[in-house]
Amino acid sequence: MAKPTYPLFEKFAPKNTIQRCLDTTILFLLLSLLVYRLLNLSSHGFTWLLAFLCESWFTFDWVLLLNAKWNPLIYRTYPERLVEMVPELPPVDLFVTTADPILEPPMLTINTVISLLAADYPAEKLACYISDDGCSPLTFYSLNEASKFAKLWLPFCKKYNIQVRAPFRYFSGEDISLATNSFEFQQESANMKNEYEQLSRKIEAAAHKNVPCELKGEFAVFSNTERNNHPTVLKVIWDNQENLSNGLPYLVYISREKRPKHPHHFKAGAMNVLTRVSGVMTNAPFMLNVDCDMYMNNPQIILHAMCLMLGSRNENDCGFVQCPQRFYNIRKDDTWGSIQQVMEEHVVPGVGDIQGPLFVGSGCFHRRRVIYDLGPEGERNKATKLTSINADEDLITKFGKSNELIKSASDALKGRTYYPFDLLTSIEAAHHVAGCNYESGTCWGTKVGWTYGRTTNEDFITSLTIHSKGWRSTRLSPEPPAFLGCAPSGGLAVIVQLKKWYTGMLEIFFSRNNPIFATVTARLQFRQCLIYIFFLKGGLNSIPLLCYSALPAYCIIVNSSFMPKVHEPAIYMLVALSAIFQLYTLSLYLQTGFSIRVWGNSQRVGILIFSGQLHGLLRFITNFIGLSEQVFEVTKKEQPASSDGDDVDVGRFTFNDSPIFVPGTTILLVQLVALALSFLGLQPLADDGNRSGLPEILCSVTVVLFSGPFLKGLYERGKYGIPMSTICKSASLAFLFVYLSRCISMS
Ligand SMILES: O=c1ccn([C@@H]2O[C@H](COP(=O)(O)OP(=O)(O)O[C@H]3O[C@H](CO)[C@@H](O)[C@H](O)[C@H]3O)[C@@H](O)[C@H]2O)c(=O)[nH]1
Ligand SMILES: [Mn+2]
Repeated sequence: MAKPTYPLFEKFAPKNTIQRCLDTTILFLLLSLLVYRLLNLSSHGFTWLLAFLCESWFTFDWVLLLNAKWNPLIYRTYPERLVEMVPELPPVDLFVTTADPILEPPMLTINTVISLLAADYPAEKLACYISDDGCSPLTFYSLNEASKFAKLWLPFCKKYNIQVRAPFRYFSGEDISLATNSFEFQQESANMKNEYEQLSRKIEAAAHKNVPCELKGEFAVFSNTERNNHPTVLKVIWDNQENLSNGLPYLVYISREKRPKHPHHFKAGAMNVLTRVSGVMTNAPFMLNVDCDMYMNNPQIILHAMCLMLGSRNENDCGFVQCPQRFYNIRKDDTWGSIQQVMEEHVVPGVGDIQGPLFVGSGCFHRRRVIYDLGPEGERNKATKLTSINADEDLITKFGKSNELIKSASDALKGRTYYPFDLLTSIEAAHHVAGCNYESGTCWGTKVGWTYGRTTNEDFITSLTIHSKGWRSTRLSPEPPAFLGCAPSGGLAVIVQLKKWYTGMLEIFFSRNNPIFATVTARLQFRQCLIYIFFLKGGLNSIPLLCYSALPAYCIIVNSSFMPKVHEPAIYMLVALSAIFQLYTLSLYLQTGFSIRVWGNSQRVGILIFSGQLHGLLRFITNFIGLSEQVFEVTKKEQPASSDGDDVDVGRFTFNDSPIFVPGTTILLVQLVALALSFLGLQPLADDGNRSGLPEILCSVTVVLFSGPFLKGLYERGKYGIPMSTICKSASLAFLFVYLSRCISMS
């Protein structure tokens, strides 16, 4: 490969003096508060001590956050130079995972697949593999139909340089390209729209039937499969045999073998099968993986990523390239998607100067060699050694007993980029490596491939495994955004997603994959370790949050205090702290391009995040003592609409009788009871120095405001209201709290 003479990318360290000043001011105020509490500990009761402990945790959290965002680093890539300087672009294998045709509508999956196929990259260098853990004939049928549509769509996109290549977004009027308004274009565009509508109708119709189509011919294999009990189904939908660079890339459907009682390791297992199957079929040195709802929004993104991969003077600096997860369904009221985006834009660039962003499961370019357990630099000779005498045995224990895979893996480790394959033998080999017994006795899931944890969050563990070997990673965030996904909307979906993340992260935190071990025994840098801890401990945040939100209510109920009095100067410290913090988050929202209203709404998510953390923690505990079954709860995705629908539901919080809503409702009821008691003057007598006052009431009101969605849920009816059964459970808990509080204060 020709060595570029001028850089394919450049790094910038944006100035962030103001941000640093604000960050340190907040830290200073937090520390002063702690000192103040310590000095006055003896003259106050246990509420003061509890407040001190909670605030210490929040301060610790703030320090971890500061560490993560202190030195932001931004990369600018130059794809035009790449095309000029690297005549022979490297092949890239594209992976899409889907698991459930109901929760993940096939229309969404095929839009993602079509957008990948239409990337601005030589088609003969791309191969797209779809893993279907649902083993659904509907998904296969949809992909087949989609490939027919793609044959019309790709030339159209390239001819008019269409920028938005996921058809559902293009036809909803999201395209901002400069396509001419010529008659010819108008006509072709209308034609395309017609074709796309036919495609949607076909798939809709198929989805409404019990079986989408007659299970004959290509579909015969599906005739006696069950979701969790079936042999491997592997279909080459399109094989680009003519090797046309403007044709349709290679397209493969794969549903790996599944047997009951045979652990399949959820998404991580699917990714490993994709890695092996692509290994014996195309063996590209780079792999891109996206979730089925993350369509490619920037058609040049592969070129951008290759700028970083090929342009780094030292390969170690770029083990993988992670693009931020952005969402297309952030509407003006969206809260969860916007929070994620603000966090991403203001925290993640800061890790660039340490070991780089974490792998977050989707929108990530990996080097195959890294996934195949290669350590950076010095260890490269290990790869050359692998070809010597004992190598074969080494490789068999590592990669399993497939000659084809071993050959392709040793090629990949040596950095050979071209892998001539013969379709028939490779299909046979692919079946072999997709079998559910293939991995036993190998290093898949431990040293090689996506790392297996207890349940989910394969992304975090894999990320940790790679950083622990000493690799660095790079964040790639060009305009327009690289990939756009579907943020769960409505309260339930958000809590369920967060619960899944926090459970998984705690499982990593309390396992041998812990980042602290990796810092001591491997090559994870100390500051990078702190970044992992910041995320992994998330579920534990729920304990201080729970205590801190119970404190004002408790104090009002028993007429005691946990805040300084209104006339004490210390109160200014608290006022300043909350004011600066709120203004600061507001400024972050405005900088990210959101309105004040979105910021205001984002406050409502606090209670959801808290619920997610708490349930994550509970789930972790029940998993740990073996009370609950390990599952991967697939996030429900919205059916893509080709026009921005008039769906009034979106973004509104809906409730059901799931126990998931009990903690939030209880916290709210406890505050309401406390406020009512104080309003009615029903507090017990207390000595003057320590009775509750305005600060406690304000804190309690704040908790009520942060629980906005639940407060609304108390009044609303139907699916927007909290069901009676949940209210009853929460009310019982709330009264228990009041009763116990009084008992404690009496004794
Ligand atoms: O058994 C399974 C379960 C899930 N998936 C796929 O995994 C992806 C992610 O699932 P989703 O429910 O959308 O998870 P999210 O919470 O939205 O995703 C984030 O968080 C997960 C970890 O909890 C990571 O696995 C994901 O990559 C990351 O995007 C989807 O494409 C699924 O089809 C499978 O292939 N097999
Ligand atoms: Mn997802």
